[in-house]
Amino acid sequence: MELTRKIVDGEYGSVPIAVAGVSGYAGAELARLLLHHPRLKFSRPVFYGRAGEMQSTSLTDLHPQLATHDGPIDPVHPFDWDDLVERGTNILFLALPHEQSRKWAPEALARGIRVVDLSGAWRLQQDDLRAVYKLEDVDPVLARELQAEAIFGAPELHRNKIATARLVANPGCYSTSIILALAPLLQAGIVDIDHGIICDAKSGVSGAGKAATAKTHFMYAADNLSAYNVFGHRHTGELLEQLHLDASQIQFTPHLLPIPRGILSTIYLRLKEVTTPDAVAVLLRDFYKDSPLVRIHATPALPQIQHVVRTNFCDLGFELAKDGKRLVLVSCLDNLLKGAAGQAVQNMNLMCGWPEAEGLL
Ligand SMILES: NC(=O)C1=CN([C@@H]2O[C@H](COP(=O)(O)OP(=O)(O)OC[C@H]3O[C@@H](n4cnc5c(N)ncnc54)[C@H](OP(=O)(O)O)[C@@H]3O)[C@@H](O)[C@H]2O)C=CC1
Ligand SMILES: CC(=O)N[C@@H](CCC(=O)OP(=O)(O)O)C(=O)O
Repeated sequence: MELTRKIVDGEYGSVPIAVAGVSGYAGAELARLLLHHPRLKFSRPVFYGRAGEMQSTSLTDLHPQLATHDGPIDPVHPFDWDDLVERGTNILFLALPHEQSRKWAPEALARGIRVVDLSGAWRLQQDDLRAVYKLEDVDPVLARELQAEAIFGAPELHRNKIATARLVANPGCYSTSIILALAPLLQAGIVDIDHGIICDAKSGVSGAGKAATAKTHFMYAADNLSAYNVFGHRHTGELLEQLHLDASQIQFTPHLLPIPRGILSTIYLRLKEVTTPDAVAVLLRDFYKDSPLVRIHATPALPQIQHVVRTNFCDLGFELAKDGKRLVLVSCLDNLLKGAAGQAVQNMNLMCGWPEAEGLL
């Protein structure tokens, strides 16, 4: 009886959810999270692969790690708008290359389907910052309107706007780790911005997606640590827009770590006034008191990649120098989860009016 009530009331959801790009790394994590999501118990998400390139296949053929002992084997359908519409799709996750998301998000919205886009296609409002993606719009006027409407999908900063958004631009993995560390301090106005902020970030190889490149080739990535895109990484734009900084005030340098997944960002800054570790801790804790997926370490304990891999958390920690002014923040997350699929599901929860961490803890 109780169960029937919950189904009828929609507590267990009859929200038709679809994923495009399920054959990729982020798509695999999305599938895993959605299949285990308590609110989607009775309305399984629908998974799509690339039309024309694939024969109908199954999720467990693509990702054997998702197999269960006796569970059903979900089909993976060739992508088809008519099929999405017929199924009454409400929310579509796009786990695709940026160019493809830029094309498909308008198509989905035109069909009344809300979008959570995992790519960088819709994250940046400023044209000069977005130019790094070299995106070409089929309908530039419509794209401009949708761009203005798109909400940057950082739930800890924009949860109210995400709840009613039609187009959510899920943040980049590096940017998530850095924005979550810096936003509380910058919003409190205690950072001496004139001294500059340095963000030294390191990512596991899955951050680059499944396509093999020279950079991710085993012979290059293994037993190695290398910096790249020192002044030109596309996540810099997200830092500038979300943290309200200009390029002279923040330096972000990404590095490739020879591990499969995880990001660690070490952030160096100066405070305007002498302060205490307790005051910094109170500020961080207060900022994230209603954010179940951000964990604050008690200083001087610092987050480590091992603590967050395969979780949906972003862990934050810091140490303050004896002078009370030089602060080093450390931020850690799993690039495929809090940096991509986990955050995307967190956004879906908000868009559906469900608790933000449902299915993610
Ligand atoms: N990896 C990460 O840590 C993060 C990734 N992201 C973003 O999420 C998105 C997905 O990333 P990720 O899973 O790593 O990438 P992958 O390269 O692992 O997967 C890409 C997916 O897109 C599909 N695809 C590629 N080209 C097309 C096309 N022209 N039409 C339709 N489908 C296509 C691929 O299908 P097929 O198998 O047929 O090639 C595959 O399913 C990207 O935009 C990425 O920038 C965001 C944050 C972190
Ligand atoms: C290790 C690695 O290569 N990481 C990727 C960032 C991944 C990410 O966040 O994806 P978006 O492309 O969606 O921003 C890079 O530096 O390009």
